[in-house]
Amino acid sequence: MPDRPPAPITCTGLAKTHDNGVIALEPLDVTFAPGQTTALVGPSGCGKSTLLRLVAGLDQPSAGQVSIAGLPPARQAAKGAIAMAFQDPSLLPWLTLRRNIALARKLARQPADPRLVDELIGLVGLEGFQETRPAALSGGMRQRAAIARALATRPQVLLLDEPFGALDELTRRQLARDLPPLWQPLGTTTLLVTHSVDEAVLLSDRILVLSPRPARVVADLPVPLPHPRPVQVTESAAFRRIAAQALAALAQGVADSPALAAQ
Ligand SMILES: Nc1ncnc2c1ncn2[C@@H]1O[C@H](COP(=O)(O)OP(=O)(O)OP(=O)(O)O)[C@@H](O)[C@H]1O
Repeated sequence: MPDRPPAPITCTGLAKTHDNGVIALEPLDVTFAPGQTTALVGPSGCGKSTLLRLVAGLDQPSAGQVSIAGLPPARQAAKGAIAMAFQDPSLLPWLTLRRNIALARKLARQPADPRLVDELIGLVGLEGFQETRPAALSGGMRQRAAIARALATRPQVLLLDEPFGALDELTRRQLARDLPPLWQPLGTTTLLVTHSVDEAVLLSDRILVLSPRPARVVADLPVPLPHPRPVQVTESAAFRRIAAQALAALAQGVADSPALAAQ
């Protein structure tokens, strides 16, 4: 599968106050290295999705900027360089799996590539379901289809917002094991929002732990575990140590939060 040059993401003084006055993000300076997967972990409502939407170019910052390989997100998005997958896979119910995935390329104004589409379907383990409509797929299969769709434009940037949130624990773990090998060879710079510390350690090369709203980085933890990571790795001492560090940082962020301390 051909790929595009890896793209670093740089956030400079990035801040967001929503129209209703809610400050979701304090000025944030962070760089996401090309080809790395970074997990964003933080309390509910702290601003993780807001950050993802700014990186996707779906929202405009109140201050500062996002640069993806030197260009603003909107320019990269227009080239199909950015793909997103959410908790709700939102496949079009009237289209077959194959056509749902092919549609991503059409929407990004990229030439049709049936071979790539079939290759992706195989990679996410959905071979034989090409002509099936979403209603006849299980939740885990739909989620895998959504990831295949996200990869169909061969994105340089992959943004995953709680992509496994609605799935049972076993399926989550299987996907956490099976999916990184799909995007790693593409050199995709991946940001993953998750509420699960174990999922963050299993999937990522780096974990940013965020404080309660407005989000600021309370810990920046490398995850130096080799890939692929079988599910048993969650029992290893190295894995548990990183998970414990992330949990402690989460708790510290909450304890230090002025808004919560005032309550
Ligand atoms: N479009 C919007 N208009 C106004 N306020 C918003 C908007 N989007 C988000 N917010 C507010 O900004 C804050 C951060 O929301 P955001 O969705 O980024 O948090 P999150 O960390 O992703 O939360 P969760 O983990 O629960 O999904 C919240 O207080 C939310 O209510």
